[in-house]
Amino acid sequence: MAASASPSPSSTLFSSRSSLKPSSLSSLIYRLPVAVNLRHQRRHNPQQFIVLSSLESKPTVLVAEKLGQAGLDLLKNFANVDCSYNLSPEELCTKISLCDALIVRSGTKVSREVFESSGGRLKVVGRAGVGIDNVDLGAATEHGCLVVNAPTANTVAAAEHGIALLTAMARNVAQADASVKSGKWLRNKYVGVSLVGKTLAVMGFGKVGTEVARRAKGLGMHVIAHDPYAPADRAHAIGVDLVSFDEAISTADFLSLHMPLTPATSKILNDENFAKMKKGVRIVNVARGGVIDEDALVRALDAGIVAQAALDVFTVEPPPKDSKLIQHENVTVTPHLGASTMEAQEGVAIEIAEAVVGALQGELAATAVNAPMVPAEVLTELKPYVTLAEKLGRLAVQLVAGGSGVKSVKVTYASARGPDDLDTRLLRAMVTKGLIEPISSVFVNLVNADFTAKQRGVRISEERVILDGSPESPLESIQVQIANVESRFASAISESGEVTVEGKVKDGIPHLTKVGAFEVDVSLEGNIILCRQVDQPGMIGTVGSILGEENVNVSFMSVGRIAPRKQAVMAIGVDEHPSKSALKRIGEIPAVEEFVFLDL
Ligand SMILES: NC(=O)c1ccc[n+]([C@@H]2O[C@H](COP(=O)([O-])OP(=O)(O)OC[C@H]3O[C@@H](n4cnc5c(N)ncnc54)[C@H](O)[C@@H]3O)[C@@H](O)[C@H]2O)c1
Ligand SMILES: O=C(O)[C@H](O)COP(=O)(O)O
Repeated sequence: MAASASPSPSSTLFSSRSSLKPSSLSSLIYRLPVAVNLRHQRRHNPQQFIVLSSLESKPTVLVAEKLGQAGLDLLKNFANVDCSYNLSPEELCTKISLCDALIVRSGTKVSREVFESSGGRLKVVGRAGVGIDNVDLGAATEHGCLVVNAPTANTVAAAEHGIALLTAMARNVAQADASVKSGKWLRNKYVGVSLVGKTLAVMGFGKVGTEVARRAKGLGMHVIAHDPYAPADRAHAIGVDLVSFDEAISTADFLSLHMPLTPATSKILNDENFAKMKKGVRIVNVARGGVIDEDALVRALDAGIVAQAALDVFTVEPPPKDSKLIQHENVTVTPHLGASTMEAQEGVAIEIAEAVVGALQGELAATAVNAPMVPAEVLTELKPYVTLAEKLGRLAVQLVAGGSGVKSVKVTYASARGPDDLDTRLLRAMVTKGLIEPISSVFVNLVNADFTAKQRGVRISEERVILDGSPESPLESIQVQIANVESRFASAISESGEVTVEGKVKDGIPHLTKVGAFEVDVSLEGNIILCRQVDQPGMIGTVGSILGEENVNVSFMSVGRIAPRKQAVMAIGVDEHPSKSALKRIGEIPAVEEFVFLDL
C-alpha cells in the first residue's frame, strides 16, 4: 500500500511511526523538552509550542526559599536553578513568567496572581514540606499546574518538636531560662507539672500526630486522639483510643494539634470550645496557627482555662512583635521550627527535588496534591489505554458537526476487572484532553481536565461493563459517546443516537474498532479517513490507488459492513495528511456516500 518512498514535507516532520505516537503520558502533566514531543505539540497546539520552545534546552526552576544542598544538586543536574529568596509578591509575579517550576516552603504565598502572571509557563509548584495552605490550589488546578509536596521527610522532626514543646512547657524551661539569664534564681516560681499519667489528646492522627502519640506513650501519658478520617485499628495498634472532638477537648490535660489548616479546621479552637475544656489544660500547636482563634486563646489564658500554650506556628508569620499572645508569660513560642532539623531539611530537599524533576519529565508524581496519584506499575500497565482514551476523545469530537455543542459525553469501560482494580481517572482525563484540545486553545492535562470540562459545560459520565473472564489486561475496550449532537459523518451515529467510537488495545497498540454501528479495525497510529460506501468489489483498490498517486502512505485498511453488498464503512489509516485534491477524488468515487478525514 505504500504510495511512495520519498517523504512528503509532513512526513519529514513526523518521520517514523514511533514519532507519531502521542506523548500522552508526558503531556499529561507536562511536556518533555524533547523534539518528538514538541513536534506533537506543534501539530495540536501551536500556542503551547511557543511556550515549550524555551524548554528545548533546560527548564528553569525558581527556588524561592532556602532548600537543602542535596536537593539543589539534584535540581541542577536537570534544570537551570534560580535561588532567589525573600522575593516580594510583586517580584515573585515578575519572575514567575520565566520559570517552569517553583519551589517554596511555608513562607511564600503562591497566590492566584502568581499563576496568572506565569502566562501558562509554570507547570509545577513544589512545596518543600507538608502544609500546602500557602498555595492557592484552586488557581493551580485551573492553570493546569501540578502541585507536589514532600509529605514524609519532616514528620519525625515535627513530632520531636511537638514533644520538645510539650516537655519544655510543662517544666517552664523557656521562662526559667530567660529568668536565670536576667540574673534571677526563682526556684519556687517555676514549679512545673508532670506528664506521667496525664491525658494527652492528639488532634489529627496523621503522620505527625501518630509519632507524637507514640512518643507520649513512652513518657507514660494516657493518649487519646481525635481524627474523623483515621482508622481506629491504626490507633488501637499503638494503644490509642479515637474519640469524638468534644470528648477529646473535654477530657484532655494536654492537647497537641496536628491537623491541617482547612476551612473545616480554621479557628477550631475558639471561645466556644475553650469553654468545654478542663480548667488548666495545656496546648501545643505545631500544626498551623490558623487552627486556633488566637484572640480567644489569649482570653482563655487570662481566664485560667488554658494554663499554658506552646506554639510553633501563628496565623500571621512572623507574628506582630506586640502580639498579646506572643508576650503572654504562660506562652512558649518558637519561630515555625517544627521541620527545621538538619536531617529533615536534607530529606525534604531531596524529596521535593525528585518530585519536581519527575513532574517536569512528565511522570505522575506520587506526592501530587491536585492530581490523582497513580502508582508507577499501574501507569505502565495503563499506558496504551491512556493513548487510546485520548485518541478516542480526539476522534469523537472531530466527528461532531462543527466540533461544537459537546455537552454530554459517556465513556464506557469494558473490563473483567472490578471497579476497585481499575483506576479510570487517568483515562477520563485523557478522553477529556482529546475532546477539548482539538476545539480550543486550552492546554488540558490530568490536573485541569475535570475543571476544563466543567468550565466548558461538558459533562463526562463513566460506565463500567464488567466482563467475565481473565482480568489479565486492565481493559477490553473503551467506548466514547457524545449525545445530542449532529455528526459530519452520519454513520458515526449509533442506533441509540450518539456519535460513537470504540477502541481496543491490540499487541500494545490502540485500535479503533467501532464507528457508530460499524465494526472496523484500524490502528490509531497515524490519521484516519472514514468512508461510507455501497459494499462492492474494488473499493479498497480504488481508494488505495488514489492515495498512492497522491503520495499518501496507507498504514491500515479495514471494512465493516452491515450486510454483503449493502452499506460498508471503510477505515483507512494514513501516515500523511492527504491533500485537498486526494480527498476530493475520494469523495467523487460514485459508490462513496460520505467520508471524513480525522486528524489524530
Ligand atoms: N510546624 C512545622 O514545622 C510542621 C512540620 C510538619 C507538619 N506540620 C503541619 O502539621 C500538620 C500535620 O502534618 P502531617 O504530616 O501529620 O499531615 P497528615 O496529612 O499526615 O495528617 C493530618 C491528619 O489530620 C487529620 N484531620 C483532617 N481534618 C481534621 C479535623 N477536622 N480534625 C482532626 N483531624 C483532622 C487528617 O485525617 C490526617 O490524618 C500539617 O498542617 C502540617 O503542615 C507542621
Ligand atoms: O508544613 C510543613 O511541612 C511545615 O510547616 C514546615 O514548614 P517549613 O518548610 O516552612 O519549615
